[in-house]
Amino acid sequence: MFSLFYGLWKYVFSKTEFHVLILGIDKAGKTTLLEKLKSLYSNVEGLPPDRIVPTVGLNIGRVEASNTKLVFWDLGGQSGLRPIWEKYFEEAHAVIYVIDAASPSRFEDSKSALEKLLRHEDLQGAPLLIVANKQDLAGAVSVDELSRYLDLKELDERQHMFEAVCAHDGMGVKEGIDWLVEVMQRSKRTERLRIRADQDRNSSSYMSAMATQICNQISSVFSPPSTSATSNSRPSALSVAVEEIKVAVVDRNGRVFVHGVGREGLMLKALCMRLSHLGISAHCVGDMTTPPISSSDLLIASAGPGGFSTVDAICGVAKSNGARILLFTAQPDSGSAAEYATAIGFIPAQTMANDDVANSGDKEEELSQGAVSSTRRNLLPMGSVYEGTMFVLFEIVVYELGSLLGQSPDAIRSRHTNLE
Ligand SMILES: Nc1nc2c(ncn2[C@@H]2O[C@H](COP(=O)(O)OP(=O)(O)OP(=O)(O)O)[C@@H](O)[C@H]2O)c(=O)[nH]1
Ligand SMILES: [Mg+2]
Repeated sequence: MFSLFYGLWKYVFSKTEFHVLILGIDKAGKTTLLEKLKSLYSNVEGLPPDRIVPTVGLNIGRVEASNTKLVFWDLGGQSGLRPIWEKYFEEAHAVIYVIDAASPSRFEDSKSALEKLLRHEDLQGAPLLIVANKQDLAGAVSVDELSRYLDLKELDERQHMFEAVCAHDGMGVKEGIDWLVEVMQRSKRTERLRIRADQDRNSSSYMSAMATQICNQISSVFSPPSTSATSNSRPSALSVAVEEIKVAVVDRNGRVFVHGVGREGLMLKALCMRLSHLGISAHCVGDMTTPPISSSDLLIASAGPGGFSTVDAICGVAKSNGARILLFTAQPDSGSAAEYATAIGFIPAQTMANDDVANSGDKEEELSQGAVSSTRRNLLPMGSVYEGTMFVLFEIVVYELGSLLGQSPDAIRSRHTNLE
């Protein structure tokens, strides 16, 4: 029974990500502590103290401690930056409040900033770890002295602990984090946040925020930065595709063949179906009924990352039979498939070739309401942006071709299969 319960407990918490805010007035040592946490709990070496500068935005650290994923948000403590803190309260599971124990002249400022956050309703029930930092310095007060000095009534109703810490050498850090993880796992606030996250996921605004992000990513592929030399020197994928298909079917009375692998292949199959709706003789390479390709025909192939052995081979056969080859790719200059192409449809999107997982997290982030955090995981990983772009691009191609070929909506609809 115990092992069943323990298994369930582990399952629930191995999936939970706790957000811990590191707050405190300027120069308390918050960022130094964050960097020490990274060194202690992950294989990323944190910045050494002499390279840490006062924080203006947000620093993020992700670590795993006691089988639990912890995300630390470290914010700047200068008085002008403190109003930003409350933006993060709602999503925080707990707070680490850092005080420079060796600077009694700043205790008053520290105390009033702490009092303010303890009164904030968005932080209700959040466990609080108060760090008496800089214990290595001669003038540092003990946790008892600090606790006496602070004398906060609000602390009575809140799970809290004082910990003597030296962020430079890590003294006291693990003890504080062990306590924090344990209380976060049992806290009612964690349960409330979990229920709210489930509700958010089920809400239409959450889905709409996700959909907007996906659409924005795809839309940005169509407007790459003007500094991009490759995209500036090439005609758009839309104009190339419309021209190639038009010339093949109208001027040469030829057919269109499509070929791609994986999800790129599925997008091309969708295009093939839409071309059939336009009255074009279109075929998917590999189908039992695919006719032989000839010099009046067009092969549309895709190799997002630049080349695939099967795509290269099919392009080679089409070329040796005199057909034109329109290749969609994100790597027009270096890919192996481009050698066979007679026209390139350049799609400047991320593919498997440049899905840089290592660099996709831990950037500065803004968590506005309804927005989905960009640093958690890539919403469109690997080749998803490329494939999503193909789908959208092909709808535009079909729309343009429909006008060019004088196809009415009724005529297009009449070609839809009735065998389904
Ligand atoms: N001696 C000693 N100095 C420390 C310790 N922790 C931090 N410091 C120093 O305190 C100064 C401020 O540290 P930061 O980590 O930048 O402080 P912060 O709270 O992030 O400051 P803001 O970003 O401005 O809010 C730096 O010079 C640190 O090296 C410590 O444990 N011992
Ligand atoms: Mg800082």
